[in-house]
Amino acid sequence: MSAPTPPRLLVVDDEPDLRTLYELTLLREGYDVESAETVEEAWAALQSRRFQLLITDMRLPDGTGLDLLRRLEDAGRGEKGIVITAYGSAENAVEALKAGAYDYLTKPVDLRQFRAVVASALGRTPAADDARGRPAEARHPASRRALDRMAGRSQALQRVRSLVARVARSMAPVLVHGESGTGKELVAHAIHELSPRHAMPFVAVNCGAIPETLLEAEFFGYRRGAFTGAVEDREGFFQTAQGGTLFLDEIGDLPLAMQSKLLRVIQERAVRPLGAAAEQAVNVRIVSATHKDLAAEVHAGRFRQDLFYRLNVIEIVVPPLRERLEDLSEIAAAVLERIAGDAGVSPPPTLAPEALAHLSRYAFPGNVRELENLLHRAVTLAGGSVVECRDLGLPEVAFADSEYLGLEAAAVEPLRAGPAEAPLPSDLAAYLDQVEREILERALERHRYNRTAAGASLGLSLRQMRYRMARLGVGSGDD
Ligand SMILES: Nc1ncnc2c1ncn2[C@@H]1O[C@H](COP(=O)(O)OP(=O)(O)OP(=O)(O)O)[C@@H](O)[C@H]1O
Repeated sequence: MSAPTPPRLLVVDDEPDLRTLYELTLLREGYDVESAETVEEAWAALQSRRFQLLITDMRLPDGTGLDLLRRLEDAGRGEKGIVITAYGSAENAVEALKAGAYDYLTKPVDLRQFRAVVASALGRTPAADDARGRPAEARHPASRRALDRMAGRSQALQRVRSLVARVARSMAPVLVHGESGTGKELVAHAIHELSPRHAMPFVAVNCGAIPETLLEAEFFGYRRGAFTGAVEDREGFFQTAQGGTLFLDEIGDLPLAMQSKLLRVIQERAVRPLGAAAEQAVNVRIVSATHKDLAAEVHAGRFRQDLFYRLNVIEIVVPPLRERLEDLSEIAAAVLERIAGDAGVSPPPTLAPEALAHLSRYAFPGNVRELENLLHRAVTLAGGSVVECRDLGLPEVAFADSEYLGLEAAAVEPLRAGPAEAPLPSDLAAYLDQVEREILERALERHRYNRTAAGASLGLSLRQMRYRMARLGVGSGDD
């Protein structure tokens, strides 16, 4: 059997010493390497041959590394790009990612990191690993479960889908913005599944659900004896997500002190577990999400501007369900199919036309998650193959009386109106907190104050439930 052809790489740098260093490092990894000194020389090489990867310095005598990336993009070429930027130039790094670079490296280039980033771009694990040289794709066929799960054909959702596909292949950090329950985690998962990292772990973390004192240990891990109770070494989220994607949900809830530490890890690409003497290199793509207006949080001094800048290289906005009601029937059908599938029932129940019409008049403060819970309950109540209006259990008050959301009529009314004429709440955070408080209270009541069951009905773990109850001052029923 003949040996597989090694990946062909093009290195572009006008400094001979650096070029040689990169070339030697890559040759030792078993790659086929060519080099060029200028944009034009590199372009001539790219026109005569295909490469798997372009590694280019940002500043070149006749242009920039970004010029090369743009030319590749315009020509519809598949080569990935890694850009090497000057130390401390965060703008350049962000520019490179926006221009479609897979990743960037900062000078002076750390060769271990260099090898890891190149390996990751080529879908390989770094050379020290057992699985040397095996492309990730060969180990796990590409899976698109999250993308397939994303039902709906509204323009807004089409835009989300196409952005997901576009950003998936790079390392660029993505910030997903949207109200609670709109599908932010689904978007993050879809990015991971379509990325070259799909065979590696996807680790989702709810930043708001972790007590402040445990954040560092949870994120970076610890060594045995680092603190009382640390009886053995433990990996943090970063180590668990090694090679894959770390999804930081509710990033806006991270305290300022932790924001600084996170920023450092992103810049250095290394973490130091509590009690450890040395740092460990990490290769993790970060996708974060928030329902808050992070720019306003920055303005108010609650979120670090530099971290915001680093996380928000690409923003994906997932609109609330009430602003894309044309998705309602498709999402409801997909959810009903899922419920039936889980229960082993076939064919799946359908929604009576009046029930759908009824639902489309509802504001869905809890978005798709609320729709899911509502349908779960409705299917149980319906007992048959068609879900009728009465099974939905939406009290009339949900449409007629602001009491339902526990808000002033003026604040709720806009949500029932069409999106075009809807005035916006004057304090979004307070508004959402109030909605969440109401939902938690109703769920707790329904489940006789059993927090585990109430949490599960809302898709929350007990820990998340406890945290949210404490944050919003929701009683546990004893008081
Ligand atoms: N377009 C969609 N089609 C089908 N199901 C969806 C869609 N969008 C979201 N869902 C489902 O709705 C539920 C909530 O989605 P998800 O957890 O991704 O929301 P979220 O915005 O991350 O919520 P939170 O802010 O509360 O963490 C999930 O079960 C998800 O699968």
